[in-house]
Amino acid sequence: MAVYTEVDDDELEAFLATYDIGELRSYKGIAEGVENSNFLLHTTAGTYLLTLYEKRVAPEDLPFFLGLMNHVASKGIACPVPIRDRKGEMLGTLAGRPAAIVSFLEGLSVRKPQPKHCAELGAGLARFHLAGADFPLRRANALTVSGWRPLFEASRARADEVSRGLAAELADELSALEASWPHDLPQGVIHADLFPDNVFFIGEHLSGVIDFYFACNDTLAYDLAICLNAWCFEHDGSFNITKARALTQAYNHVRPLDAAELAALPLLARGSAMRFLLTRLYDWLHHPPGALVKPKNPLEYLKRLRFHRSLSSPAAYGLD
Ligand SMILES: Nc1ncnc2c1ncn2[C@@H]1O[C@H](COP(=O)(O)OP(=O)(O)OP(=O)(O)O)[C@@H](O)[C@H]1O
Ligand SMILES: N[C@@H](CCO)C(=O)O
Repeated sequence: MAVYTEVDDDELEAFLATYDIGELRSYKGIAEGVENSNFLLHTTAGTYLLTLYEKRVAPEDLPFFLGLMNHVASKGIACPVPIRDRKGEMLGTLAGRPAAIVSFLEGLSVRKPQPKHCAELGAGLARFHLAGADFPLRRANALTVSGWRPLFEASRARADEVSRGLAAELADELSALEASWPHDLPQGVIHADLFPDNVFFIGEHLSGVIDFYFACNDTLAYDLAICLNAWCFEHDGSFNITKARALTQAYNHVRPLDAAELAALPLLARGSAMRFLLTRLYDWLHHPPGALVKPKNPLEYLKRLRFHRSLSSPAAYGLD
């Protein structure tokens, strides 16, 4: 569940009085999500989403995240639009936390994405990349190749508790990735966490993208590699080339990948698998007993990593 900070009615009423979004009719905490406290607000003017940013979000990054949503929404990307208060500010304070209100998006995330969903995602991701091209703020990716070693070292001594031989395999893999990671591919603003729970559909059509709180400047094709990992593997760990083809071809149609991006895709996908394996491994080994949020299985990403390592060409993703 994700309501870490309780808000009392009076505080909320006073906070809402600084906005021009009508009178509060009702509100409730939202169970999904693990990072922040989210509330659904019904007012006389409509439905909104209130987020209180918790400890893992650095307050200094919030202007980047909120500014980015505002920027890409103004270019037609379906995403939450930050609501400004009467002073024109997108960010306020509630219950001692940084807080923002954004527009509510209709639609549902899909538990078992189909090729059609992957095609919608690919086109949507490419449009997001194009829309972010002239966003003026910058935020470095703390979870790119340079951030992986410290994360690994924080789990290394206990990694074999999760799977025998894991520490050694990750050490070798990390050295290989550090030695060959591409640094000169086209850059831009990436979402960096575009998993199925962060994409809404109405029927088969993409209706919105949420959760921009890992967005940063990085290699554009790395975002596509993240989606390959998050959308194109089955629950039994097998790779689904039909979904990958739908995703990569739809992306390529809107924003053609250059030859260097294409060639680097297996490496970027390995790196992306490493990133989620390491954050999951850390959370798996360090979550407090009885924590409300169940950590995700890191080993799902070990299988993916091994798959990408076995490839020599992007043709395996449906791109020739
Ligand atoms: N603008 C929105 N419109 C409709 N629903 C939203 C919106 N933003 C968030 N939600 C709902 O709230 C839930 C939690 O949001 P989100 O995923 O951003 O949580 P989080 O705790 O910040 O992040 P994480 O996914 O990393 O745990 C989502 O699963 C979705 O159901
Ligand atoms: N999407 C991530 C969690 C948030 O970064 C994962 O599945 O590991």
